[in-house]
Amino acid sequence: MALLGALRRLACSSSELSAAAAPASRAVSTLGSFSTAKFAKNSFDDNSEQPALSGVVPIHGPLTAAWGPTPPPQTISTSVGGHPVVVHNENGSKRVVVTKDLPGTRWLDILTAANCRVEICAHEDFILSQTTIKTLMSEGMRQCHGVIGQLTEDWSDELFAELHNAGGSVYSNYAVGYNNVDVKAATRHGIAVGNTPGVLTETTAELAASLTFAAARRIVEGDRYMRKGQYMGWGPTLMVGQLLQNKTVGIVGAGRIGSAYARMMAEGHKCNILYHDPYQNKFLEDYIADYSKFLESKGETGVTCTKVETVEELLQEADVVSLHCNLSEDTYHLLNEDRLNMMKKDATLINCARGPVIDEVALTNFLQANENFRCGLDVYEDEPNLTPGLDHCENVVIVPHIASASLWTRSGMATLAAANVAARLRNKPVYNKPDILPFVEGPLEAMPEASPSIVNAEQLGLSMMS
Ligand SMILES: O=C(O)C(=O)CO
Repeated sequence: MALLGALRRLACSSSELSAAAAPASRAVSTLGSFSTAKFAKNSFDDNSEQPALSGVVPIHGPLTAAWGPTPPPQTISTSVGGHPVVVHNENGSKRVVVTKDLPGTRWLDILTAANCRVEICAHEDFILSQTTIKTLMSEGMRQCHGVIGQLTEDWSDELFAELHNAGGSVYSNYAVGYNNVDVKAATRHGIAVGNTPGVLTETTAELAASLTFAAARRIVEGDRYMRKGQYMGWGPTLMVGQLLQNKTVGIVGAGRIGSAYARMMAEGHKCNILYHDPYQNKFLEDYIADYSKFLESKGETGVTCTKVETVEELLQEADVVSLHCNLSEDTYHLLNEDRLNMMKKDATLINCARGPVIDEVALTNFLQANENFRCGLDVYEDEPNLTPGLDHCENVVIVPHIASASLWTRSGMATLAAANVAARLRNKPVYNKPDILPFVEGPLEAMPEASPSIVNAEQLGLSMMS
């Protein structure tokens, strides 16, 4: 998407901004003060204010048929304004538009049990335009009570006005991040905005760890080399990379995903952890301190977990830097030319957060100038486009925004998005616990009668589950 669009969405995702459209210069000018500036209040994947690694306490609702029995599936194919649509539960009384088909079936059961008619767009276009989404919602004066949309869509004032006019009251992003959503505009139109925290944690941290090793140990480069038939036999200097055992790993944003990644690197590879976050993560610090005692009890060297006050300090000391922060006004181009130059020239940089946290042009230049610097990217500044030259750098591993792409996680995200919409349409409260497993596991009847995560619940005065 165009940079301006990305900036506008970025501005809209920031609670610090008063105007919806922040000029680029303004976003850039805040960078100098990043080390003292606040991150968006919540960690990247965590819209609750709970400690990132607080104990998991399963909370199960009463075993009632509160969501109603699941009727037999009825599916028809039709079209709305020329766009192909698959309809489930044709006679449902609330119309819910889903802009892309989602994995699993539990999410459909949830919406069907809440008496929703579910219309799934089967369009071949990967990213739907504003016009298509508007058509899907309200073509032919149709009513639309709720929508499940994608992070690739620009959920602006225009779309929320349309949803409101069509009688809608809820939108759920099929994502934990919601920098594509103008939450202030949604709130103005009385629309609740849901997201899907809690099911992406390990899956995303695993991909970050995979990218770390793939980049540092030159796995993808080696694969390309083999396929091109260049391998002439073992050699002492062939594809030499970095050993990560006992190295220092710097984490920017120690929310759920950042902490899970930190634990993988500390427990699995005995790395020392530095983290930069506006909040102290006592749970992570204590966890790693206990693990360190365990290592020492076995005669091994312990590991440390230290919070650093400035991102510059982290960049200078870390052998691996992994980004897990929100995209906000304060983190836009957090890694710019100056800060990249502070990093060790043989360090590894990983981004599974949001593309615009890195200045991609500066990164491409830096990769070209420093062949021992390695990088693993899941996200890009202007998806699906890449900065020219990036794909020619041998020292970067690039994957197509798949950090959350495990079947369990993607089905769980669908479940949470559907539960957000279904509960809101039934006027149920908002869930207020960090453990969302009761939504994604166990019988449907035992699911809490609540929306798992509504980011503007407070602004809309929605009641919380007691
Ligand atoms: O949920 C999100 O925010 C994603 O980026 C999906 O991978």
